[in-house]
Amino acid sequence: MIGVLGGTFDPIHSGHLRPALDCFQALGLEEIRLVPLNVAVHRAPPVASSAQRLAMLEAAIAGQPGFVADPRELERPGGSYTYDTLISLRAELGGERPLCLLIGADAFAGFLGWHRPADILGLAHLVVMRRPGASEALDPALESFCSGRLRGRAGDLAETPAGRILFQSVTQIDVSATRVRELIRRGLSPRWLLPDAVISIIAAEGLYR
Ligand SMILES: Nc1ncnc2c1ncn2[C@@H]1O[C@H](COP(=O)(O)OP(=O)(O)OP(=O)(O)O)[C@@H](O)[C@H]1O
Ligand SMILES: O=C(O)c1ccc[n+]([C@@H]2O[C@H](COP(=O)([O-])O)[C@@H](O)[C@H]2O)c1
Repeated sequence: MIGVLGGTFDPIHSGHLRPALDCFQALGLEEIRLVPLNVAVHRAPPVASSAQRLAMLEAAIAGQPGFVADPRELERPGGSYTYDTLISLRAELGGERPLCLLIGADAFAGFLGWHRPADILGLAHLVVMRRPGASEALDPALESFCSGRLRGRAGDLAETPAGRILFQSVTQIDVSATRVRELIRRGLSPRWLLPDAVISIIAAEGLYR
């Protein structure tokens, strides 16, 4: 099984990395593709450039077996829709290998507002990572979308290429990229909320001041 974690990664931080590693290990993934978005379709544009966010991502995962920075959204013009990314991954990987789209609980709460959510489930499983501050209650529409698709064990995802939803417990790390940017803007250290190698790039590029 291959994992896919999309994000703005402005910057990548421990709240992305440790939960991704938890999923990697708990689900027995062969690899995790970390996919920085190019043009956000749902939020303000990132502060750091695509090249800077990719460089920070590559520095963060350097030396971690199975973690792969995947620049396909950065190479695709227009809005970075996850549906298009999964179509492109399927063209590369074929239709049979199970794909697991990792998504934080806060992002999952808005999932039915995404472009072609049901078709996304036709291309991948969804692995919802609990996140501090994100409610675990689902609204009725999301609850009904989940019914019939929910599974309790990682092994259930390996049986089929796509279409199932798993809530995965991960290390709860109360950090967001917004908080990291805010600390730096105020002249405070973000140390230990994200890798030192990423902090070095932020300092060298004068980001987020
Ligand atoms: N601390 C965290 N724990 C679990 N999941 C997280 C955490 N931080 C981010 N994620 C998830 O990682 C993905 C990418 O997140 P993103 O790059 O937007 O980071 P962010 O910290 O939420 O950014 P921002 O504060 O700029 O909105 C999303 O699915 C998000 O829910
Ligand atoms: O495809 C969509 O319609 C869509 C809508 C909202 C978010 N996403 C993706 O969800 C991922 C997490 O988004 P974010 O804002 O938490 O960085 C990122 O890869 C986005 O491109 C995708």
